[in-house]
Amino acid sequence: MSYRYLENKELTQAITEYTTRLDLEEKVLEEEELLLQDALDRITSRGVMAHISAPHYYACAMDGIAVRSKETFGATDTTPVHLMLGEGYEPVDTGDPLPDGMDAVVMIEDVVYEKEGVATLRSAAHPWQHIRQIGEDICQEEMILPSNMKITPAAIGAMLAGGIGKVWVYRRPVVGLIPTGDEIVPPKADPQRGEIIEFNSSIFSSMIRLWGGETVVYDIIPDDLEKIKAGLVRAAQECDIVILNAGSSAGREDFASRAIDETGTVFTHGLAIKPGKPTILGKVGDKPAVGVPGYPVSGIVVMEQVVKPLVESLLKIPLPKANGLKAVLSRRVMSSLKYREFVRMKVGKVGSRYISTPLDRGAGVVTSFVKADGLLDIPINTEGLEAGAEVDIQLLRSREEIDNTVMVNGSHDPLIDTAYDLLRKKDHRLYVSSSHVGSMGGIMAVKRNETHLAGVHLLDEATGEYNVPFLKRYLSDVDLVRIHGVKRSQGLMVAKGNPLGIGGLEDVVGKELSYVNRQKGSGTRILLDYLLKQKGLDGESVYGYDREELTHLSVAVQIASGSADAGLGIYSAAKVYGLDFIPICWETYDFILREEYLKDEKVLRFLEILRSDAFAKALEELGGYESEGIGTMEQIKEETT
Ligand SMILES: Nc1nc2c(c(=O)[nH]1)N[C@H]1C(S)=C(S)[C@@H](COP(=O)(O)OP(=O)(O)OC[C@H]3O[C@@H](n4cnc5c(N)ncnc54)[C@H](O)[C@@H]3O)O[C@H]1N2
Ligand code: MOO
Repeated sequence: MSYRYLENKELTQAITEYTTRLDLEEKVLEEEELLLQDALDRITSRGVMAHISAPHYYACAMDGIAVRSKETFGATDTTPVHLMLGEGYEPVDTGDPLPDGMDAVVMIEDVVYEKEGVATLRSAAHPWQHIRQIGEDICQEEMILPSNMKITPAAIGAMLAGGIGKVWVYRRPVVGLIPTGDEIVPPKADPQRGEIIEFNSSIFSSMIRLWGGETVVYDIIPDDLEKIKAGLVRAAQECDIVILNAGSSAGREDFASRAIDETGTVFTHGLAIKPGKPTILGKVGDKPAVGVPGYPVSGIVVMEQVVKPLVESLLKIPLPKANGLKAVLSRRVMSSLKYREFVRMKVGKVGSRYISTPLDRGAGVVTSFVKADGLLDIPINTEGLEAGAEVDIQLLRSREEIDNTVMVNGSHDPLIDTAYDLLRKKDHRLYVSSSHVGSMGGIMAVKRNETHLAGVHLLDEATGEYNVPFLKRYLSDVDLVRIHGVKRSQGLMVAKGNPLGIGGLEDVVGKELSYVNRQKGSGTRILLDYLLKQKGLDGESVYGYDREELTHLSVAVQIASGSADAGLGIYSAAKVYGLDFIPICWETYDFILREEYLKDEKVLRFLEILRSDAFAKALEELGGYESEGIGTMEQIKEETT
């Protein structure tokens, strides 16, 4: 198939046109009658009227005695009234029917029994005091819920109180999900090269269920036009909305648009949003058929922006919108003029400010949605937003969770994840958000007050000392505390069994051997440059010097998969992938923080974890660490001369 240019239709306009064309607002799903206990979160299709009043009898509202109010008139401290059991009063408890002839209840606290069977009152009772009137809650035939309302827990109770056991609701909208692609296989633990595990339908069907819909997930269809068309026709007969997943763009086997076109109508192919550009809006029969891009991140955005409004129209209720939060951008976020962009963001509260940082923008990086705290919606015709700008973030987590998050920026080490796991076990209110921005990135984040803690391991070439010279150089204007961390073993990670017989750094230079490096500003990169220089070597002569990865684990995975032969990193990362490790040196990995955060409870909890026996044990299991003295604090002050 030849390349076809896609449209670039503005999102809101596209949705409005689409729902109008489909006449979805007019479409009403069939009703079903459910027992109330099965009706939570369902949508009423008829108004619900009470069958009986609630309460349906005069009910005592307090524990005490029921009396005739007029017999208590004139009662005071000096002229108490005495009432006889059975004649003048009846003992009652809350919820009891009001005994015949009585018209008030006196609370037990206000009754004195001077003799058994004689109740003395020192103040008068008002007529109808402490009595729940018939219909106080709801009167017979009064409306408990109108049509098109979500059934809440309280509404279930109110309906039961109103004598109702069953309720008429709309059936749930059914969304059919059709995964497609020759490379797509059902979930399994050992996919072969070229096989991609099918997980989009699980994401999408979970989203639909959260919105109140049902789903039918069809078998994966290969890239075969006729089979996709047959799948579409079947799903359009069986479901209210059809999602055709993947094959939406311009590839040789991207049949989604053609399949919808040949079984129905394509209204729009291509939206001015990123991710999600190649979305297809069409119909098959009289059912909406949406071509959702195959990349999971694009898929989630399209489900949220395009499919959710369709489900809403069928549900007949608006679904909750994300809460907004004003935050300051920690770095510049570029955007394309042509598209409205949805960027996954991390958000944390440092001091009194909310700080937000963009996450990986790759459309295939589904974990970015796992890590994301919110979304930044950048309008079309915007080049980007500058660092320091105040922006509105649509939250994906609660503000409370964000307020309870310890921010750890800086150099990556798996020990941060380990500490996080232990912290979650110890205190379920607290979270950790770690950004791998390298040691220098961490120092700068502390300087700009954009993180609580930073992990650093920076070797000062002049003195051979770790961290402190850098802290004095860059953070002399900050009241800074160094938390002693670990010594960790740095060395060359190489394939299991070291098939190339690599002996040390000399061997990665000038040989037919492929190296994988860390990003600029990372301590490991600085260490490599230092070690090369010591040996009179330079990066130019290392094949792969410019190939950068952000973490030790991602360096290790490149070596384990055979696309690189060697990379500098820590022992624990090599161990995870069963790689051989040629130790080169021990380095110091510390945490730093502004002194003010030693008053912050959540930061203190994190530091407690670092000092715990459980953490020491976990480090031993990871391997390659020495943790003596971990967690001890030292104030870093600029020496005055
Ligand atoms: N030459 C061009 N190439 C691409 C363009 C373009 O305009 N010109 N657009 C890119 C954009 S933007 C997107 S988004 C994707 C859309 O991809 P498709 O909808 O055509 O989907 P595929 O190419 O079949 O798959 C993309 C990707 O997603 C994986 N995938 C697919 N289905 C599933 C599933 N059910 N579960 C998990 N992962 C899935 C698939 O294996 C691919 O890796 O196209 C760009 N290309
Ligand atoms: O539109 Mo694609 O979804 O940008 O990655």
